[in-house]
Amino acid sequence: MHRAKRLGLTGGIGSGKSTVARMLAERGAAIVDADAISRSLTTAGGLAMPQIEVEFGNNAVGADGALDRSFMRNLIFQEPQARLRLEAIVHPLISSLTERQALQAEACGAQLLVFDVPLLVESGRWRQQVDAVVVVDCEEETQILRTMARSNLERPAVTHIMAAQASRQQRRAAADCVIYNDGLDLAALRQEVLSISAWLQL
Ligand SMILES: CC(C)(COP(=O)(O)OP(=O)(O)OC[C@H]1O[C@@H](n2cnc3c(N)ncnc32)[C@H](O)[C@@H]1O)[C@@H](O)C(=O)NCCC(=O)NCCS
Ligand SMILES: Nc1ncnc2c1ncn2[C@@H]1O[C@H](COP(=O)(O)OP(=O)(O)OP(=O)(O)O)[C@@H](O)[C@H]1O
Repeated sequence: MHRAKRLGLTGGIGSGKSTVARMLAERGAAIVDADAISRSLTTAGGLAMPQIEVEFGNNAVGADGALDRSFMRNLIFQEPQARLRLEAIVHPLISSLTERQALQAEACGAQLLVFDVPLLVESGRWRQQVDAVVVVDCEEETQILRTMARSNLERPAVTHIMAAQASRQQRRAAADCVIYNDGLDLAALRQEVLSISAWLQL
């Protein structure tokens, strides 16, 4: 079987990485979305739910059987160690499911696989699994405003999440290519994505 080119795509919360991923998909890339996989693991009946209930008790599980996300967000806010305990359950499952999706896309003939991974730089093991890393970068204030506009999070909750993520500098240091997604509209962003599509031979 042929091996597709593997691209890691990352960026801080609100940077615009999922928007860039969608634009790469329009050019024919297959997207493996780690956030979507993470969410599927924590829906009712999700693969991570039995372990989460054992680790955090049934307060972590909503009436519908899915992870109670605001309970977990608040717990992590109060007890930073809880984030590590949650990650220890969820991240190994994300690893195996992303690899499974990648192999399926390859079997279907994908030439370029894009791994959309919020924590690519933070969890060091990703770097060896991809051929190149694209970082979507923008000013921190833009990250905050975008995230507040599209979720019900207040500024302190957004800055708290940002503090748990790599810095812009750490992310850029890991990048083969940086897309600076600030002060440009979606049409201009699409032009940027077109220019990296050429670099990627898409
Ligand atoms: C804590 C949880 C329940 C909060 O859920 P919520 O619906 O509020 O946020 P959501 O999942 O949409 O994440 C929003 C953004 O927060 C950031 N984020 C999420 N988890 C983390 C984390 N562990 N560390 C740092 N940033 C994170 C990412 O930028 C992500 O895109 C949820 O984020 C979670 O289950 N996190 C653990 C799994 C994980 O590490 N996911 C991110 C990488 S795939
Ligand atoms: N250049 C832009 N112009 C206008 N809106 C933008 C631009 N880039 C991103 N956005 C908007 O900002 C919001 C955040 O973008 P997106 O969901 O792609 O970010 P993300 O990095 O994937 O975030 P998260 O880590 O939270 O999942 C979305 O509502 C998106 O439409």
